[in-house]
Amino acid sequence: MKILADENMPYVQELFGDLGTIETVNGRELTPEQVKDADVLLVRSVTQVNGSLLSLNNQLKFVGSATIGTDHIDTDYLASRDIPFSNAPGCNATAVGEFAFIAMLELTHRFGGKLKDKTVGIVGAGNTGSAVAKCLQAYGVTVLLHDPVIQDSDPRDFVSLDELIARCDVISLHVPITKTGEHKTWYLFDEARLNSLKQGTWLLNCCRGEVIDNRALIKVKQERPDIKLVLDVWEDEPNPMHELIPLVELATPHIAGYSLEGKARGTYMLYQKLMQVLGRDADKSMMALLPSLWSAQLDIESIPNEKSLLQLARFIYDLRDDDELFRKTILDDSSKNAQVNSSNNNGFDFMRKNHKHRREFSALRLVNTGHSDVNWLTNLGFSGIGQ
Ligand SMILES: NC(=O)C1=CN([C@@H]2O[C@H](COP(=O)(O)OP(=O)(O)OC[C@H]3O[C@@H](n4cnc5c(N)ncnc54)[C@H](O)[C@@H]3O)[C@@H](O)[C@H]2O)C=CC1
Ligand SMILES: O=C(O)C(=O)[C@H](O)COP(=O)(O)O
Repeated sequence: MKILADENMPYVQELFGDLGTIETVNGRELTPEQVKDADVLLVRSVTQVNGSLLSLNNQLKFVGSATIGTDHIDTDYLASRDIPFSNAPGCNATAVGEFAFIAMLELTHRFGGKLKDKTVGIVGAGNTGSAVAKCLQAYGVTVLLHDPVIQDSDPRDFVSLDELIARCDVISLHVPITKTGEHKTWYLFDEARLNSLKQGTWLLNCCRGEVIDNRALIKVKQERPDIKLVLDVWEDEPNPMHELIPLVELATPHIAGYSLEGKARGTYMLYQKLMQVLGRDADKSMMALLPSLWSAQLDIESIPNEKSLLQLARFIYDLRDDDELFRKTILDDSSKNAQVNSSNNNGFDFMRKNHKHRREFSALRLVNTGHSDVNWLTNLGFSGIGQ
């Protein structure tokens, strides 16, 4: 069996190695010729899987995408050819939740005030939106949800988008990209909606770049510096508008979901699905794939203030490093950068390819050595305390 896998999908050899021959490819540049004799195709969000890509292949038995989003997959086409498909719903939701939470702590530290005193609005209350809400609620932050698609069948309370915008200090976007339908999300935040943000709003986008009209965002942000931005996703990736980057407080190259756990979960979910399709047992363990943390345990006495919480979060993942590297990689027009670009054509993808350092809160075991209540850190995602 020939398994064709994106070169940026970790743990493919460990999980699929004994099923056949593995060939790794640059997913953004994949051609019909390369796919021609594949039995299994494993992709990430950068590969458009459609009739054109599969036009020369008559033997494909499975297509898997180690992602939450499926906007790059022509699922109708796969169904028309009876090719089983699976994505990895929720695989990196915890990573996105923790990313957005840490970004909010970073902004509070930079601009003053307390995150705990803010009201945060989540647009899209599925896996990633709920993961952000879980972190915020563990810390005691007020959260409002907007999700017209599930509001009638979900027991949680929901508000309209207008109410969310009017009441929230922080807005975090977690919708799939959809171009049609009553609840389409393409340019959900257009110029008019961006202008309706209340004074001093923080807007985070960790879902798909096109949920915000990026050209309009440049215009609005130039007129309204009170708005603060966290952008992990951009229109026209891997080529974000350069004028937008300096206007953004925290800027990263679509890596909100890039924890080692999230990536491992994505590949592992595809392994489970393929084994099911093949009628075989999935007997490998996902946890065995992950390296240990350089410090597996931390003694903690108290979290006296928000700065301490940020320091604890930074111990796991320092978002400022990715922001700094992103600006350098994308904006520096130096010869150093030309070298980076030539090795992978694009600095955005180069940074994504080499993003291998981040863990989730759960990788760190905390031990409560004091008398204050720090048990809520377990609800935030850390291991150990209260167990
Ligand atoms: N930056 C990154 O690294 C990552 C980005 N993503 C993106 O985030 C998206 C969301 O992921 P999940 O939360 O796991 O998906 P999900 O499917 O679990 O949740 C999405 C939610 O959005 C809601 N929704 C749809 N249209 C809406 C609208 N117009 N207004 C408000 N809510 C609406 C749906 O009802 C659903 O509850 C993915 O489709 C993907 O594009 C996902 C993972 C990582
Ligand atoms: O899961 C999704 O949806 C995402 O956006 C992924 O985190 C994107 O990662 P890649 O598949 O592009 O590596």
